[in-house]
Amino acid sequence: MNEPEFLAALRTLPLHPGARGLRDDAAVIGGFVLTTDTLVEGVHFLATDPAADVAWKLVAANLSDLAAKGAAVEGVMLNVPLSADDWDRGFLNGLRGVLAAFAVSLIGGDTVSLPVGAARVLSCTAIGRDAPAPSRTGARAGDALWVTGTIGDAGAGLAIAQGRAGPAALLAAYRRPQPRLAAGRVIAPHVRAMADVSDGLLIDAARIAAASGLAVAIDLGAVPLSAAYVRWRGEDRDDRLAAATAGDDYELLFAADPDWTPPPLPDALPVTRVGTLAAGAGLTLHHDGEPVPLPARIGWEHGAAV
Ligand SMILES: Nc1ncnc2c1ncn2[C@@H]1O[C@H](COP(=O)(O)OP(=O)(O)O)[C@@H](O)[C@H]1O
Ligand SMILES: Cc1ncc(C[n+]2csc(CCOP(=O)(O)OP(=O)(O)O)c2C)c(N)n1
Ligand SMILES: [Mg+2]
Ligand SMILES: [Mg+2]
Ligand SMILES: [Mg+2]
Repeated sequence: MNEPEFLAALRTLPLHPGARGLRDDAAVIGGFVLTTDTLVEGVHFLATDPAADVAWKLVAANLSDLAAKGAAVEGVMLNVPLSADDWDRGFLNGLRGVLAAFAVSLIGGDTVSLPVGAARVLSCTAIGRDAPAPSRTGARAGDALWVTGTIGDAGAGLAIAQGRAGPAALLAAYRRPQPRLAAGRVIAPHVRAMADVSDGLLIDAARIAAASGLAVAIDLGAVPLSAAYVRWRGEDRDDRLAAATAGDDYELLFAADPDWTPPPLPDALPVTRVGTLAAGAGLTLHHDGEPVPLPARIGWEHGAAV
């Protein structure tokens, strides 16, 4: 079974009114914003990634969904297996770092053991509050689609973590993503729809469009690439498609009125217009004024192991 099939089946179960139809980054219940994400060794991180970086990524990936709703962070809950003393200690160090970096406190969690040789699976539940909580459903035809930061760095970082040569900055984008909490607080009150980019710019844009009952057109030439990415890989069409489908970016993707221009963001975070929403359905791509066929894979979707 693949992830969309499973989610479609889940939607036939009794859903809480705050669950937003299981079509959003988070649920909103009683003024709280609730989200959970899991990291699986071999799927979301490498066995060779430092334990401290896994802790960072676990919390950061969850904070990113709160950022996408413009939430202030109330705290996090963690579900963690103990495996080896060194790893557990490294994990604790990384946890201390990420909690300090984003001024987050721990609410609780659970600790279990891991069978010898089993892959690690770690979960986090992040709780936010005081959120405008734009959903993925609110975009209107004619809205502009914007994205923060740069896209594709983490995908490059994964290749570097797997053994390719490349700069530390790209590796850090993969291992230590920066959830856009401060930018999310600034942007959320002004937008009609917002999500974070975890599975890839193209697939996450297609999801905002589908949730809003619209089509989306993306200009590959506008996809913001970092100087490090361009030096490492290039900025041709293939390089842009790779960046826009890699995922793990943890940037904010949002639809806003075409007449709106973004305010300056905290830390001078760049924000770039990458596309337009329109009546209809589906994703289309263009580059240098030409239509570009959709690649076979537009982003990450989980499925049963083969
Ligand atoms: N196993 C599950 N049980 C219940 N809800 C789920 C499950 N998996 C995903 N969801 C829900 O589906 C929606 C989309 O999830 P997901 O694509 O993982 O969001 P995100 O990419 O923002 O983390 C969310 O509302 C999430 O809570
Ligand atoms: C070892 C490894 N291989 C591949 C990837 C790429 N990858 C795995 S899952 C994923 C998407 C994000 O994970 P998901 O569980 O879908 O998070 P969510 O969208 O629910 O926040 C990506 C880009 C990775 N991070 N690590
Ligand atoms: Mg999300
Ligand atoms: Mg998720
Ligand atoms: Mg997520």
